[in-house]
Amino acid sequence: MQEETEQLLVDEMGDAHIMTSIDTPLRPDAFDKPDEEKIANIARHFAAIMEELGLDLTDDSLRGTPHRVAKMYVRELFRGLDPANRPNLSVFENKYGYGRMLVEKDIDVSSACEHHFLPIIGRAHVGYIAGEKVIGLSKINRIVEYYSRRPQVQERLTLQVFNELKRALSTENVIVVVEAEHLCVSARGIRDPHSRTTTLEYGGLFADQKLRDEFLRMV
Ligand SMILES: Nc1nc2c(ncn2[C@@H]2O[C@H](COP(=O)(O)OP(=O)(O)OP(=O)(O)O)[C@@H](O)[C@H]2O)c(=O)[nH]1
Ligand SMILES: [Zn+2]
Repeated sequence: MQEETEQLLVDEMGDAHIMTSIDTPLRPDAFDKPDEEKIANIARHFAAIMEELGLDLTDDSLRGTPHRVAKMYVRELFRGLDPANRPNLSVFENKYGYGRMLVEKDIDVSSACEHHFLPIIGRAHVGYIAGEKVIGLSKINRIVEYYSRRPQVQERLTLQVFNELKRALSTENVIVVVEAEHLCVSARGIRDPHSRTTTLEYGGLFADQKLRDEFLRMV
């Protein structure tokens, strides 16, 4: 099962249910199949979508598209659904006793909105104040990338990154900001090309507004 924060509830019937408050909702059998089987199945379904749209799949440019899309979903855009792709987070003892804020900013966010399967493109900024542990810098980017590579809503992406960092660093002193453009807002529907969405989560010492302001000034 997922290792993200889960709440186990038991309903009146006595059945156990996973309340997926910040967990990406997944089927219990989500990883029972090998990737190759998923790719073959998705390609078949996507070919049906293309045919329904009236496209001629014997065309040599279109012929490979169902397989290309399926491969892209499983191995690239949505690889973060699979816990096997969760990054290994190396943490080190804070031997130097660095006790101020560390900020990793302008981390690339390339995700997809779970409502329209259209891109969410933006940046994440992360800050933390170390206790006994510090984390390899690139691991912060890897956490953002892992949780981005799923069908997402920005709020959940922000919380998942926040929780993972708190867990890895064994500290509450973490802050995460995500700012992004949603193509479902800019390129279709309301078609507002200028609006951006910002989400924020923080804990521990970042409850202090002065510290939060310092972080926000830095990013
Ligand atoms: N809260 C939140 N909403 C999102 C996110 N990404 C997309 N949405 C919104 O999800 C909503 C889905 O609304 P629906 O009314 O079901 O879909 P729709 O008919 O395509 O809506 P329009 O986009 O307004 O045309 C839209 O308002 C999207 O802007 C996100 O990360 N967070
Ligand atoms: Zn959308």
